[in-house]
Amino acid sequence: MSDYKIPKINLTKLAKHSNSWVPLCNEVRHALEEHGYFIALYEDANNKISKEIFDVMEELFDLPIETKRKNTSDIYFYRYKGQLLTAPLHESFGIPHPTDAEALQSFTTLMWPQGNQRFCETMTSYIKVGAEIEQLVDKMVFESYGLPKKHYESHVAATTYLLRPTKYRAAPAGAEDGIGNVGSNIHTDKGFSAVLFQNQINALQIETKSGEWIPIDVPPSAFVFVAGDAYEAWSNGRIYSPRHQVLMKEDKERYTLALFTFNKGITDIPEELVDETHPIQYKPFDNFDLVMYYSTGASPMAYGTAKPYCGINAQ
Ligand SMILES: O=C(O)CCC(=O)C(=O)O
Ligand SMILES: [Fe+2]
Repeated sequence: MSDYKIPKINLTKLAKHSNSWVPLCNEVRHALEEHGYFIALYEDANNKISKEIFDVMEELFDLPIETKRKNTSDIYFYRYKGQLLTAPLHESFGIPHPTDAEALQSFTTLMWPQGNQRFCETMTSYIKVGAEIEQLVDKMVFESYGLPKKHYESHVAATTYLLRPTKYRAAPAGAEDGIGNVGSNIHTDKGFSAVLFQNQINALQIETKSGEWIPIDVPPSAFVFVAGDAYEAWSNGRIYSPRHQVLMKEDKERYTLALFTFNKGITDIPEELVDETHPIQYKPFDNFDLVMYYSTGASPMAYGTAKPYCGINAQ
C-alpha cells in the first residue's frame, strides 16, 4: 500500500467559539472532499452509548426469520435484508426516523409484541450520539463553505434519519477474498451521510479517488463518517462519495450500527458552490427519488448514483 494516511479528526469538546473551530471545520471539509470519509473521535460519547449495545443487536438478529421479515417498507433501504445471494454474510434492518421515540417504539413492538424496553433505551443511546455527530459535521461543512445560515437551516429541516443495525457473519474458513467473504458488495451510499459504529471487528474498505482500496482500522469507540451521493450532488461535486465494501477476514461476527440521513423534498445546489472553477454539475434533486431511481436498477450498484440521476450532461 502507498503511504496513505487514514483521515482522523478529533471532534471532542468542540466549543463553537474556540480557536480550533474554524481550522477544524476546514479539516472536516477537506477530508470529505479528498477522501469522502473520516474517522471521528468523539469522547463526549464515552459512557453515553450503552455497554449493552451489541448485546441488544445480537438479540435482534436472533429473532426468528418470520419476525425479522416483518420489517418491510416501500423504500429499498428501509426494510430487512438477509439471505442475499450476492452477500450471504449480510443481514440488516431498517428503522425509519429512529430519533423519534414513537417510531423506534413501533419498530420494537413489531419485533417484540410483548415489548422490549432495554432494546429501545440501548438503541436510543447510540442514535442520540450518532445524530449529534452528524449534525456537528454538517454544521462544520456548511460553515467551512461560508454559506449563509439559511442553507444550513433548510438542510436541518429537510434531514431525516434511518438506522440500519447490521450483522455480518464470519466468513467460512478458506473463503475466497471478494467472493466468499463479502459482507457488503461495492457501493456508494445514497443519502447525505452515514455515521458508523462497529464492534471491534474491522472489515470496511473504502476506495480512494485514485482507485486504491483502503482497509479501515477503526479505533475502539470511534466512528466513521461517510459521505453519500446526495452530499456529492448538493456540494456540486466537491464532496466525494466514496465506493466502499465490507470484506470479512476475521473469524468473528461483526456488528455495525449505521445512522444514515436522507433529505426530504427538493435539494438545491447552493449557488455559492458554483463558480468558474466549479461550473454547475448537478440539477436540484429529490433524495428519495434518487433512491427510487437506484433501487429500480437504473444505475448499477457498484457506482455512484448522483451523476446518472441528476448530473448535468450525464452520460
Ligand atoms: O458495516 C460497515 O462498516 C459499512 C456499512 C455500509 O457501508 C452500509 O450499510 O452502507
Ligand atoms: Fe455504505
